Amino acid sequence: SMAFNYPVAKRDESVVDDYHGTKISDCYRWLENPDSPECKEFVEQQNAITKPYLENFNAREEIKSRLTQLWNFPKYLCSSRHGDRYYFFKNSGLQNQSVLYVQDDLHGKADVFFDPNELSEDGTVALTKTEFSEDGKTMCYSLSKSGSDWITIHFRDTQTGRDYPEVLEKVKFSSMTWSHDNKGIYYAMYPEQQGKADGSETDSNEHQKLYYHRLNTPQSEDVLVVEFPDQPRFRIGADVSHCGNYLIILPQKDCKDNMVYFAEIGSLPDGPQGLLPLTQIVHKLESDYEYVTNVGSKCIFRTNKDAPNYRLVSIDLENPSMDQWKTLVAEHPKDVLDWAILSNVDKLVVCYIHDVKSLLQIRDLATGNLITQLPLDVGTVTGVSGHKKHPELFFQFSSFLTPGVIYMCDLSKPVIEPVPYRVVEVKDFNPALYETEQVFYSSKDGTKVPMFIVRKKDFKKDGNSPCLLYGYGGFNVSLQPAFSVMRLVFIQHFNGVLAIANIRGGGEYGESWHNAGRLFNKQNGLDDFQAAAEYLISEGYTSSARLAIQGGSNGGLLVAACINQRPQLFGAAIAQVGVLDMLRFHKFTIGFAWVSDYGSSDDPEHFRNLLAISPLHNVKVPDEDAPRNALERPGARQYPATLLLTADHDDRVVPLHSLKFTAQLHHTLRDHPAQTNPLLIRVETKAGHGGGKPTAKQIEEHTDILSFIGRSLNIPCVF
Ligand SMILES: O=C(NCC(=O)N1CCC[C@H]1C(=O)O)OCc1ccccc1
Repeated sequence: SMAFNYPVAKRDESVVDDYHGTKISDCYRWLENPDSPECKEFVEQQNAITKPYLENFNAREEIKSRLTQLWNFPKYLCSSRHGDRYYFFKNSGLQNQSVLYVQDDLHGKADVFFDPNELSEDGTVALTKTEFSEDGKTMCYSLSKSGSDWITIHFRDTQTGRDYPEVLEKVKFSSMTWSHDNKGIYYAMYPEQQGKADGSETDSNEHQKLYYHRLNTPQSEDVLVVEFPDQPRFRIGADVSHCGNYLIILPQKDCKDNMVYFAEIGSLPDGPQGLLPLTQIVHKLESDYEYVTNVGSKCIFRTNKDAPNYRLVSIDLENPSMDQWKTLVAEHPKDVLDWAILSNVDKLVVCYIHDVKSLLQIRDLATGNLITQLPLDVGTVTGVSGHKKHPELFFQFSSFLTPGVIYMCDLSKPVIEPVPYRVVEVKDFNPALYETEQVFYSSKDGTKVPMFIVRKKDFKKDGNSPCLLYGYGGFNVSLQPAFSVMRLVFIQHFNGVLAIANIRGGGEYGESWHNAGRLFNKQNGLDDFQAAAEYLISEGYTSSARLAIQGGSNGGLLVAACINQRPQLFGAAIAQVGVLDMLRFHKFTIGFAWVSDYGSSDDPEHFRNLLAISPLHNVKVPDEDAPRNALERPGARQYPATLLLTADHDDRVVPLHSLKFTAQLHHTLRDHPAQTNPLLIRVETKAGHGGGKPTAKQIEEHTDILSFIGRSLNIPCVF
């Protein structure tokens, strides 16, 4: 394989931090300023090495055309009813952004209502959220540019299709919830944001406040309604209740636990004129609470308070003390209550996760009693849409081999049966040739961990198959079955095996699974992922030389930490938009919100835990004399072929993580004679953390990732 002449990045030895008495040098600190000429040059030099490596793969063009062909099927989201019309998103196949259509009836003609593709040539302007007024006459919507978390809020008249004049700025991580007089919305703003705010800056997002905006007025007249001046890190979620009488306020400080306040807004004839008087009903940050619906003053929340698998609880806003709370749907001993929505006046639609697969139930709002469980294949409910006043319920079902099928039920019928409403065919793809299985493998401490494995039916466990092992393991996120074109190309044309490991830190088994993989338990998730690799190798699905591991964001941390800990266990590693500097992540944009999973180096105990795991701080030449593990790659020890990916407008996980880690890898391994595997980084422009990425950029990125795997593992691709 080609030798790599990695650019020599300056090491500024003068930068040394003192963490509770421990000195830690950070000689790539200069890479934390994306606007510096030297940082820009570093990025250019890296891309100049990576681009040719990815482009000079013999099967690249076939991979790209096959991805494009397989991608080109119509994608729908669930329809929803607003006013007397129905709206739905549809992507005809290769459009950069999905288009919003409107129709008078569900089987009639649909017209384009909003086409975000008109907003930019390259599709980098995304429509990220829409919220309709109660009367359906106005749609509030948000736009994001180049994948940034920053959005602008706009208002469109649904009769004329024309926008109101105002544009709301400085908005991020915000609800958009209408008052029921259709006169305006509650939303959250960062009023004290200094300097540029386009997603390429790294400044911390603090002092978010809740405002009320009146339609057809300038943002400068918006009314400050809720603030927590002594909590600059609070993000303030808000929901106007289904009856319109209450504003439910859900402040959270990080990514776990929130409190609950409410304000009476139904009695404000002209809407809020200033700060709202708040009644606090949850006083401690110790559990999650999500507003589901309310009947008069009885408010229903989905919570893990005294219920790690979550339950539905009813709180009387007029008598909110905890000893008066009523359980409406009790916690299930094993299954996780994933979400619940009100539909058709008195029905609750409740979705559970049962061994990582979705279960869908209709329950009675008054009693919580089960009415029926809807028939579902093995897979995931990836979308739902119901209306509090109307009987139509839509839900979308997906799995590894099924693209989103949308079903419709009429909840007013005595017998509720889902009928297919949108069934999409993927051309040139025969799901019958593939098979999905779920295994439960043992981790290092004996914990049983679920894993999905997808492969061709005629697959042989001879250890020769390439394998793509994907993981996340954090933030209560559950990796349920999903339809992925890129993964199907890997399985079909690399003769590959896809494995999804549901490691600890996720939400697959509720709060206890999340707790078992975060803070001082973070290493459990890494152990689970390494055990997944060992399972796949020892069972003959693959070998370490043909095993590629992949993860994004927190999953990028997972991948980078695993190649530091077990460099010889994997053939290739793909770490996308990873959190890689665990001592400094909390200083940038929304990073401080992740302390609920990671802890902060400001605390001495957490500092020690983070230093032990932090990818940036644990790069070392593999120890040739360490005891051999029979499952590892033969030959002299080296890091696997590694590809890091980031983007210039990623303001969720700022690019500096990947830039610094790349420099550290090169510094440590450039002179290691056995290091012949490439250590590369791909820095994308006009792109962010991933949300809203146009189809063209997604296909380009997946082409690069598959080409990287194919080339670095020397896989014979078959087309
Ligand atoms: O930071 C997160 N979420 C966690 C996140 O994005 N993480 C956590 C670690 C890195 C990255 C990831 O894994 O995608 O979201 C910010 C937010 C948005 C809206 C309301 C509240 C909070």
